[in-house]
Amino acid sequence: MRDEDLVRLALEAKERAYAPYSGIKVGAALLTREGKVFTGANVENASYGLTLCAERVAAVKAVSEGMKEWLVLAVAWNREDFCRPCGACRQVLFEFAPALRVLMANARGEYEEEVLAALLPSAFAK
Ligand SMILES: O=c1ccn([C@H]2C[C@H](O)[C@@H](CO)O2)c(=O)[nH]1
Ligand SMILES: [Zn+2]
Repeated sequence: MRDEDLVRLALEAKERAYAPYSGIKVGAALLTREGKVFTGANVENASYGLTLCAERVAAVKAVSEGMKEWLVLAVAWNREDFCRPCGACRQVLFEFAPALRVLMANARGEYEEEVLAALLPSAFAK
């Protein structure tokens, strides 16, 4: 799958966000070594702290389907600047894929790329 296609899937996934509180719709698309893509969207809650990030939704979908080797993650949102995973998502992603390529996109599908290990320097790791 081309990087641009993965970004497109993240942009589509953000439309399935449940974000009535912040209005920030985030989508993620995670490409596994098997060539399968798991998407995710943020799911908010009236108890704000229970909100689930799009990236972690995609990550736990993949793990729970038995796919823990990941190549590329695209993350996108409904804003003009590039969407960058929060610290909690970086840590959860790092558990399985420190070398993950992360494509961080804006609402227009433009993106910048960084390797996860560079986004989480000196990570806590087992
Ligand atoms: O890495 C992140 C950070 C935030 N959000 C979502 C959660 C919340 O619904 C909204 C505002 O924080 O953005 C994500 O989906 N991923
Ligand atoms: Zn997050």
